Amino acid sequence: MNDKVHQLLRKYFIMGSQDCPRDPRVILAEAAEAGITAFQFREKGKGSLEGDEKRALGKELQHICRSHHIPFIVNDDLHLANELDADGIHIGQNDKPAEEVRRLFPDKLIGLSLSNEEELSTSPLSFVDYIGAGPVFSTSTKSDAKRPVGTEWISTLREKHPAMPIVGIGGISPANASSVIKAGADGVSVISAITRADNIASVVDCL
Ligand SMILES: Cc1ncc(COP(=O)(O)OP(=O)(O)O)c(N)n1
Ligand SMILES: Cc1ncsc1CCOP(=O)(O)O
Ligand SMILES: [Mg+2]
Repeated sequence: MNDKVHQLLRKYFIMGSQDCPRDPRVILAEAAEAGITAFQFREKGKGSLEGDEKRALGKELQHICRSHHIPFIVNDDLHLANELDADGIHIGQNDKPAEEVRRLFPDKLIGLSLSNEEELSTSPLSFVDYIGAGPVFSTSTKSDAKRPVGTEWISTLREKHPAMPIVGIGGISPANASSVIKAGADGVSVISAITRADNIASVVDCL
């Protein structure tokens, strides 16, 4: 399981309709064709869909993931993850506690965000499958993002948890992805680098 998780974090695309200047289904299909290794449905923030519309889009995006054999992970929304039978769930420090999420979903992939030492010291890592570490660089995609922590945070986590699957997040693009990997991450997660790309295939290729 662990080996597989390390690999699927390599090019982890995150997106909701609010991030997309074009049809989100077309953007995901292009990214999937180009070689992303995992997808997170993060329908959240200004302009995002809710209720039936959110569920319907999630279902369509899950279908695209399935046809490309890419894991479909839901951000925050445990109810939707259950309803769609998603492959995984990503939670942060202000979401349901990891222990409870693991009890509810013993077999799903669970990711947890970690931004600093304090969060690391209070988080029960034995209940999660991977860490989302960041924001590594500054980002304007998440309005309540914490301060950028740099690639040093990735190195610190890797040193303290040599076997843990870790993915960097926040302000990552083809220009800086290799520094995140070099610091010890198994992969990079990106939103705007892909949703705003003129050429998605070349961006995914260079991550
Ligand atoms: C892979 C990954 N890492 C971190 C996050 C951020 O999660 P969170 O801190 O809960 O913030 P929101 O995304 O819910 O706004 C993530 N989504 N994915
Ligand atoms: C969801 C999230 N969590 C920390 S930063 C971030 C946003 C990342 O978006 P981008 O890749 O556009 O900087
Ligand atoms: Mg969250």
